[in-house]
Amino acid sequence: MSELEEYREKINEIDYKIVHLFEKRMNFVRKIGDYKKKHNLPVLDPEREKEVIKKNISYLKNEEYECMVEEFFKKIMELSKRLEK
Ligand SMILES: C=C(O[C@@H]1C=C(C(=O)O)C=C[C@H]1O)C(=O)O
Repeated sequence: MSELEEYREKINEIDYKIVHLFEKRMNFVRKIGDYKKKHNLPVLDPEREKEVIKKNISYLKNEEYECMVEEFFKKIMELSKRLEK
């Protein structure tokens, strides 16, 4: 296996985990959406979104990725809100 193939194999393994975790997250988002509908709560919770971004940035070892993690979670939360509607 070439070096390139080896790295891509690693990425494939990581992507597999990401998709599994993404699916798990979305299943809980769906439950939150149902709860909010039942209790007449708005889909958007800006304070919670700030907390999600802050918390996840704090898990980083390399601060170079801060902006990317912020963008990544903003996109995930955008998809979550679409699912909740
Ligand atoms: C899932 C929720 O709904 C929305 C989506 C969020 C998310 O994907 O983490 C966070 C806040 C809300 O704007 C929630 O309120 O927890």
